[in-house]
Amino acid sequence: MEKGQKCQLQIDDMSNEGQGIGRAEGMAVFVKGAMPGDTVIAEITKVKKNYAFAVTTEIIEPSPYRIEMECPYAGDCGGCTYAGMNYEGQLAVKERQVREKLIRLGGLEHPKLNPIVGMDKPYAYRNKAQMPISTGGIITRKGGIIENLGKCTIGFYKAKSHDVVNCTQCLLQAPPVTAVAEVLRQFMKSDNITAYDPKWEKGLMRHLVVKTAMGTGEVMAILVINGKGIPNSSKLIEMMDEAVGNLPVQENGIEYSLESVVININKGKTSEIMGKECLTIAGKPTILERVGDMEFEISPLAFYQVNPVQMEVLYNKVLEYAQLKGHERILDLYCGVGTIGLFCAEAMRKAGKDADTGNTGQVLGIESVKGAVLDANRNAVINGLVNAQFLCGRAEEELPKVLAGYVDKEGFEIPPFQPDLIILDPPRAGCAPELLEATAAAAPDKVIYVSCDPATLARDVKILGKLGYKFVEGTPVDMFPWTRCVETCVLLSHKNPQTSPPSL
Ligand SMILES: C[S@@+](CC[C@H](N)C(=O)[O-])C[C@H]1O[C@@H](n2cnc3c(N)ncnc32)[C@H](O)[C@@H]1O
Repeated sequence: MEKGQKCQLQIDDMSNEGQGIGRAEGMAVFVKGAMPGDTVIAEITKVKKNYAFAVTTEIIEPSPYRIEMECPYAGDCGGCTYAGMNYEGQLAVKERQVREKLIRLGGLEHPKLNPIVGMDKPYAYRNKAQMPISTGGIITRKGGIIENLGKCTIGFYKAKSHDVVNCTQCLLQAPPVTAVAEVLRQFMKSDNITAYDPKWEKGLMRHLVVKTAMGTGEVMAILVINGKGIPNSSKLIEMMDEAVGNLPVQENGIEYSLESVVININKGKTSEIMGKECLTIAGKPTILERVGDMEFEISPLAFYQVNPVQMEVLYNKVLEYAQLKGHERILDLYCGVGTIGLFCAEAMRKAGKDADTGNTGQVLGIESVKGAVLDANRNAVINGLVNAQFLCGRAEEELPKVLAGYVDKEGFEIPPFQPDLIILDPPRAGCAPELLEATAAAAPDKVIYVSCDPATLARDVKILGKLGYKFVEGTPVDMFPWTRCVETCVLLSHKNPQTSPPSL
């Protein structure tokens, strides 16, 4: 096989980057512009030792999954990897990817995987948008005055690029996002506010982050800046407040209202979207979200699941796997604002009440973001759950101390915590090996692993397998329609509950 060669390919899979995958001359070929179900003519663009890259030059037989997404930015904006594929196709691809990773990387022969749980209406589901701001660069005039080169664009990056597509609508986001972005464009123009230019490391506005609590309508606008403040910010606050307040009432009867405006300081060269410092310049420092009977406060830097509908599906799966009776001791690792742990605490409270045995269970969460831990402890109080506590620290460092018992900063002796269940919900990178070893050493009856990356999930399932935990079953949940990401909830159980675990 060589560069420039044309070949006919049957596409039967999709890569993480959204390229179709076919096979020719015993090699996998990653084909831009193709999707599973297509038969295409592809031109080879690069040949590696075991695989090749190609572009589609002709579609001979189109996939039954092919559609035109009704978005003016489809194909340009890098947000929707699956913009050209119908929802049925997206679900099929994601389910197959999870299964394939569990087999290939997890070393499982026939993993029991339930069908992926999709959404009835896979639109307007996102409660958080992170939009880069650009003016195409800045120029410095005589006297050091800096000016924008072009007009203000706020939107999402093009695929594999830092060019910003100016999105005035988005099919995935909640309505407050585009409303707030539009007034920010107007304000930056009328008040000559500069956007950050990474080339010169100058200019003010970097990102607009909007969080929407869909269960209450509360909205938080976070203005990420390369500076200390925004000139004339009271005008901007008024404009944003009016724009959000004028939005149509949600289908569930709830009205949107801007409850929090935060400046996030993120100076100089950095790949992080947000810095560590936040200043509330209007309203409250948190917004309140409602999920069923429960309420959660969310601060600017805290993680919260981006799809509230599927979040409930996911957490109900955790509860189904946990089968709580009311007396369990649960560790909720990577706990964010405490949502999973508090769902479990509430389920234990109900189970204990129904069985007349009372609620003797306990939840202990560990999370590295301080703001999220403060939210989590407040959320326990807000929901009247006295048996849940949350600690700040890196899970891999705190877990061994929690299991062994320790003396805290105030000099109190904290006894060892012997868990019946450990819940793991790490970021995409998965769990540190030492955390998995400590998890197995604690020998809980069950481990429930919630993951947003099937590859690291499979890797960690394999490690836990060697440490004495067998894969029972898993369920993929589509948290992120139109994108390549998929969430999975997996149940593992102790192979031999009475013995201590083997070491790696
Ligand atoms: C995928 S989120 C899950 C949050 C929560 N379980 C939920 O459902 O909303 C992962 C969380 O882990 C936190 N985190 C990242 N690395 C960590 C570490 N080494 N130790 C503890 N927490 C960490 C992040 O701040 C984030 O809140």
